[in-house]
Amino acid sequence: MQRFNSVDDMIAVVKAAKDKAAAEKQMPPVPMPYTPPFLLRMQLEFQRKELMDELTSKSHKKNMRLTYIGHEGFYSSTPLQNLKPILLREMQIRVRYTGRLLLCRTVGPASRLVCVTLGVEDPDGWAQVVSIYNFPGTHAAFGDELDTMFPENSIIAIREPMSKMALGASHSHIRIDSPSDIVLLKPGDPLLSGVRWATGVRQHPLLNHATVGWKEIGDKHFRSQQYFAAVVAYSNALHLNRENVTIRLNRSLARLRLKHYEASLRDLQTILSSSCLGDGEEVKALYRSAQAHYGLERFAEAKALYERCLSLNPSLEEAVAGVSKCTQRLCEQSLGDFDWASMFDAVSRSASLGACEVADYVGPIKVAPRSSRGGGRGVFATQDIDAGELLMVLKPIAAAVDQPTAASSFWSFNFLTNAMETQSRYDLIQKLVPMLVAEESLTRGFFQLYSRNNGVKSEQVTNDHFDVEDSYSPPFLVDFGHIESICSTNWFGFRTGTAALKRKFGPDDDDDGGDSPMTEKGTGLYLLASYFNHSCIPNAGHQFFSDLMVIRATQSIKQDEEITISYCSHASYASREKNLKPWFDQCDCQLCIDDRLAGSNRRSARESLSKAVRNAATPLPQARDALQKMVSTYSSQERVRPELSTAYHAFSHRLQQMAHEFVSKAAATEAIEKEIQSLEWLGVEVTEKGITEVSDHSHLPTLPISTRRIPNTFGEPDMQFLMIFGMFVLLGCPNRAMSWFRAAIWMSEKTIGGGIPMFKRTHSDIIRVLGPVLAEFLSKIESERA
Ligand SMILES: C[S@@+](CC[C@H](N)C(=O)[O-])C[C@H]1O[C@@H](n2cnc3c(N)ncnc32)[C@H](O)[C@@H]1O
Repeated sequence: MQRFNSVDDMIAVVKAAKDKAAAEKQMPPVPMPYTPPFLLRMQLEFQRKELMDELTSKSHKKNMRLTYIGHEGFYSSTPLQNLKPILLREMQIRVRYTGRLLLCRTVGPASRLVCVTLGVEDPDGWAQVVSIYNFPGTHAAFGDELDTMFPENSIIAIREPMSKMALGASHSHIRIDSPSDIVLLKPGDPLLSGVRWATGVRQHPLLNHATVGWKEIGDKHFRSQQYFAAVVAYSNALHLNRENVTIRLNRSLARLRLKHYEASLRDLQTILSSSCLGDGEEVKALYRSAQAHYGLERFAEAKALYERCLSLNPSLEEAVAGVSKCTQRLCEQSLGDFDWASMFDAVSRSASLGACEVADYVGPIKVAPRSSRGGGRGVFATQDIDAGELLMVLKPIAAAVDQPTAASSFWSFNFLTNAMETQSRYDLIQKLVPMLVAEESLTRGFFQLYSRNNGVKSEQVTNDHFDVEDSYSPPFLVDFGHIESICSTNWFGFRTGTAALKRKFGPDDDDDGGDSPMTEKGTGLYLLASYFNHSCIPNAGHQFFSDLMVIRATQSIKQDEEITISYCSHASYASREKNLKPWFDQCDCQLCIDDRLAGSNRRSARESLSKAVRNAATPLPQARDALQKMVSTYSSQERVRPELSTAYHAFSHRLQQMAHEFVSKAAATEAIEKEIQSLEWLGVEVTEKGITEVSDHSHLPTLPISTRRIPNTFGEPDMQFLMIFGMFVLLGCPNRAMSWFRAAIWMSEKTIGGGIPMFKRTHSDIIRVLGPVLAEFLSKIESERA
């Protein structure tokens, strides 16, 4: 990782790095120089101190940091038993030693900024730096966590090593990108038989402490919430004494905290199968098993286990609470019965991930093959679906949030998407690694996802040195580039806090979460949601309660019809094409087909006319003229015209301001007409376009629009409904105003759910701005419903 003062600096460095990598590839191999282990140890001790000082310093200078996603990495796919040993002095810099295995022992302390840096010596006493990227549990580890994970004199084997010049440094290093390319060897491993170390015999660090010593180290990490290091220490203790129930119980708890539920259950099943459990140990193991099943969304099993705990200890209050939580989750899971307003409140109270404690829900949908579109799968309706119906509620398998501080910001250049990504994207990938090592079913689900760069590679090569008791050995050989590629194709962005759910007047500032200092941008990876293909005019829409993803139908959908969502909601073809690049080169939805048919001349004319209309400096008559010209850039068949809709809305907005400022009925009337047209270009079927007041509102249809479609992809129709409402209030037409107000409430119920209590929460800013006028209409509807 390097540090910078500006984004321009970073872009220059990315370019230089690309050039350097290309140049390095052309350079000839050179012999590896001899480095004595003691010299390397001194350098590493100094480096660790420097890094620790930096990580803990309160320097006021803003640091910008840059790292990379998806640059050319390597992983070995050869089974360990087929690899022949090699020594450092036999190696040349810039040569990949395929079919070979480097056995070495660590010298000096480990340190980490982006990767873990280790010093190693080989049996002949030659030393070399090793940079380990993407290793489970190391992403946020430093100091004594690293000492637990890579204690001095650890013996490691590196599959098919290659030494190269370190970027921005003058020394060579062996860079490891895949967690399965490094194997931490236990005492007695057959690979160590007959090995003699030129620098002398030293005790294997796993034997430096007895079982009790490792347990104490594990407990210390646990207390400091360093759960991964705790698991490593407990695993070492268990290696020395597999029968120790207390330590296995401790490890199961640390694994629960890491959300490694399957790994935790493995421990708990071992404990529960033991015939000699001490006082309270059975209840503890049952209680934790219930928690693990709960985490795995197996609520019926969890409930039965909580009940078993109660049969052994009726006063266990946590188990009583567990039973009631399971009952609630089962309702959510099977019926899609969620308390949306409470979920909104939970998200507004806490910025943390997982603020909504609810079950996942899968509605009437299934994943099925499709003849095209990436991996060729898509999501389909299993029955006829109404607009607004809930299709899915899903928690991420991993999520992260950006954490810019006053002192530093972090960026990651993604070679796969050719874009500068934020910290949460990089962190998400790093957080996934330990999950993929620990959780088998999650791993299986993850590797079935499509990646734009590599397609679907669901068959993984088994790791022949895998040990289920071990904390970092993955069960398969890991192509880390593939992990990065799956993530880059499937991740979703979200915002913590309630900003994304709340409606407010005026344009949404994309760089700022808006209403709460707790708002952060985040990234999540969701299994089922990754199968939805994109359409610019989709029939479903997604939103987030922080990292909880919710998908609803936005149109009536027929059984077996494909269900699509929108990956980006830009109005113009050019910006949609640009923003959809990470997924595909050409979108095959009807809107894009129509836009392509229109041709580039019409599209660019449309874009510049739209700019003119939206520019507040364009005089009204010219803006009106530009609107008319825009219409003529379309042929007759396009029903949805997002750019035209945006332009009509912008024009109407100016008229609304005039209407307020000059109390102009003419402006208000035209504003309503233009806003209605804007809605129609979004695909809204407006069934009641009348402008004059009706004395008897029973003659008005309940809603002025058809309920077959909720076109919430572009713009914010509910806000447009409220704007029309406002104009009718100004014109003194309360019955018409009421009908548009009902449309706004209907829209909120169909897109977010939760009835009027939720409408009040999501529209609190508007209710405040419009004050008593809106409150009067709202209370009328409330009393009707009471
Ligand atoms: C998140 S995946 C969607 C599921 C994927 N089809 C599968 O089988 O797993 C995204 C990929 O699907 C394909 N895709 C989705 N929507 C598409 C569209 N509108 N036009 C073309 N390809 C699309 C692209 O290959 C894209 O990279």
